[in-house]
Amino acid sequence: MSYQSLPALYPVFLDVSGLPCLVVGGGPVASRKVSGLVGAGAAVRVVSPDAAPELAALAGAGRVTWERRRYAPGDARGHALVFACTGVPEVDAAVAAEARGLGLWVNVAGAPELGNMILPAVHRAGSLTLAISTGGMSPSLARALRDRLAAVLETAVTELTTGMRFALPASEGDRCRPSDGGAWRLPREEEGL
Ligand SMILES: C[C@@]1(CC(=O)O)c2cc3[nH]c(cc4nc(cc5[nH]c(cc(n2)[C@H]1CCC(=O)O)[C@@](C)(CC(=O)O)[C@@H]5CCC(=O)O)C(CC(=O)O)=C4CCC(=O)O)c(CCC(=O)O)c3CC(=O)O
Ligand SMILES: NC(=O)C1=CN([C@@H]2O[C@H](COP(=O)(O)OP(=O)(O)OC[C@H]3O[C@@H](n4cnc5c(N)ncnc54)[C@H](O)[C@@H]3O)[C@@H](O)[C@H]2O)C=CC1
Repeated sequence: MSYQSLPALYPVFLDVSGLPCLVVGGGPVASRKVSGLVGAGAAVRVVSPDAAPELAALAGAGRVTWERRRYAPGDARGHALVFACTGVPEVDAAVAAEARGLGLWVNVAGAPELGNMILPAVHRAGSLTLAISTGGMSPSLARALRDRLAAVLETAVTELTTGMRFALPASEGDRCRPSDGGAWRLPREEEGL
């Protein structure tokens, strides 16, 4: 594991709509990154000799550009975000070096210390987004926590968006705000995470 080399990371939510993004590799991991990017409206270009079924389907539907070949130096130029997902150490390292040399943000799925961004486990519920990172220490823990918290949030958000049956006037600090600007807090049951 390479987590020991990751410094403290700064969390941020990006607007990637229309943003040129490069994904090198076409396996299941690349496919997951591509799905997330496409879901957020990014302009995704994939460079890989082959593609996982879900990724091939996105390419077939014209939702991503797929160049069916190996990575070549120069590919990163013109992109804002770069994802190295080949699992081939020398290829991922070359992609990362090129991207970092160009001052770009780069994620290296199999060797995060080579890049300068990592992805959290994500859950969306309307305009609420839950994103959890363990700083690279345990991706499967991030995923498990996401799943656990997502179940709690589904209940809370449903209550908040359907009449706020359980929402109480704020008394111990604001936890959320309804559209009229008033302050609400969740009941204690919902806080028992
Ligand atoms: C550093 C990071 C870099 C990055 O990819 O950004 C990274 C790296 C690595 N992941 C590895 C393994 C697995 N990762 C997953 C799943 C996910 N991994 C994700 C993120 C991250 N993974 C970033 C840190 C996140 C954090 O800060 O916690 C999630 C949350 C989001 C996403 O991928 O989009 C996504 C949940 C998707 C979802 O369900 O939504 C599973 C499957 C599972 O558990 O379902 C396994 C196999 C089980 C296991 O080993 O745990 C390995 C070892 C590889 C090997 O051994 O070959 C490395 C390399 C290393 O650690 O060196
Ligand atoms: N971040 C995460 O969530 C996880 C990361 N990983 C790591 O992610 C990496 C990729 O995992 P998988 O998708 O399962 O691997 P995979 O082996 O299924 O896919 C690799 C892809 O890269 C392509 N590829 C190989 N050489 C290439 C080159 N020179 N140029 C362009 N494309 C090339 C292959 O054709 C294939 O499409 C591995 O390092 C793995 O350890 C693994 C599990 C989860």
